[in-house]
Amino acid sequence: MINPLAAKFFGAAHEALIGQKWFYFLHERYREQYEYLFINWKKTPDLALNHGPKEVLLNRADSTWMEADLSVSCLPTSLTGTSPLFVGVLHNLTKHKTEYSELRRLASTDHLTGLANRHNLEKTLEKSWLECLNSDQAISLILIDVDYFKLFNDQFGHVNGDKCLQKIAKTIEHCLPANDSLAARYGGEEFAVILPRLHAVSAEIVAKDIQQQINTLTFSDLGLPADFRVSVSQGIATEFGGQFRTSEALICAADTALYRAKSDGRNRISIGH
Ligand SMILES: Nc1nc2c(ncn2[C@@H]2O[C@H](COP(=O)(O)OP(=O)(O)OP(=O)(O)O)[C@@H](O)[C@H]2O)c(=O)[nH]1
Repeated sequence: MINPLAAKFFGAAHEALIGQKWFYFLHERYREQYEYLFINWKKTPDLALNHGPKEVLLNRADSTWMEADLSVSCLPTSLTGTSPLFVGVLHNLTKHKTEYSELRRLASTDHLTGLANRHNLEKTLEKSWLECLNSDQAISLILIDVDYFKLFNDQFGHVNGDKCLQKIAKTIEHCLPANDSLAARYGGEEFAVILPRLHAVSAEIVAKDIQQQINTLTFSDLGLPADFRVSVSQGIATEFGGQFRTSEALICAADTALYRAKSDGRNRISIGH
């Protein structure tokens, strides 16, 4: 038996489903598990079968997939007599999954720039840190701070300031050298770039590219003078061979280097040791 709503889940007419084995509509990743569930139950039919709810993927008749929660249980023999009857309950998870992944995206993204937020940065750095250390590879971190940004806000307003940060964020993102590099907004007008597998020399090349791209950004689209330019100061720190004990220590070293780049005159790159 199948009710009309469940038939809709399978994407087929009620009549077309009667007589078919329901678990053939499961993604192969789950199918065996349910076949075994019944094989095992047949060996010990006196034990009540109560399974789930568990997440499954339904292969619908129109070849689309549906994510669902599935519970399977055996009706009491007092109701069914000698021929066993099972009830499978499906709960469509599509909407929840979409909302959940959107919430996950929002929780890890900086709203203004679309880059990773600080929480995401710290989580990713910890993961990349462990991966690089375990495979005897270097890992570099660049901290980037916009120069004289208070002045920018004072001169051109906070709204333009926001748009400037968006432009800078996009520029930094374009300079990322690999898929596992990450650009993040570290704080107000401060950004960070994680560069797994990169030594200081390569990280400096990335930083120089960022510097050059930002130095050539124009802001006439925001109504600012055609020759107006911005710059950033950058601090680089690299872990290779046990120099730093933790990823926090790497951040501190990049921050110290950034501070030096600022005090040396700004629009500079400084490498921490
Ligand atoms: N528009 C805008 N401004 C921000 C945002 N976050 C931080 N700021 C501004 O960034 C400015 C940072 O100023 P400071 O820390 O004094 O640094 P600075 O003026 O850039 O000077 P240096 O870093 O020393 O070159 C402050 O005016 C903050 O208000 C933001 O999201 N939007």
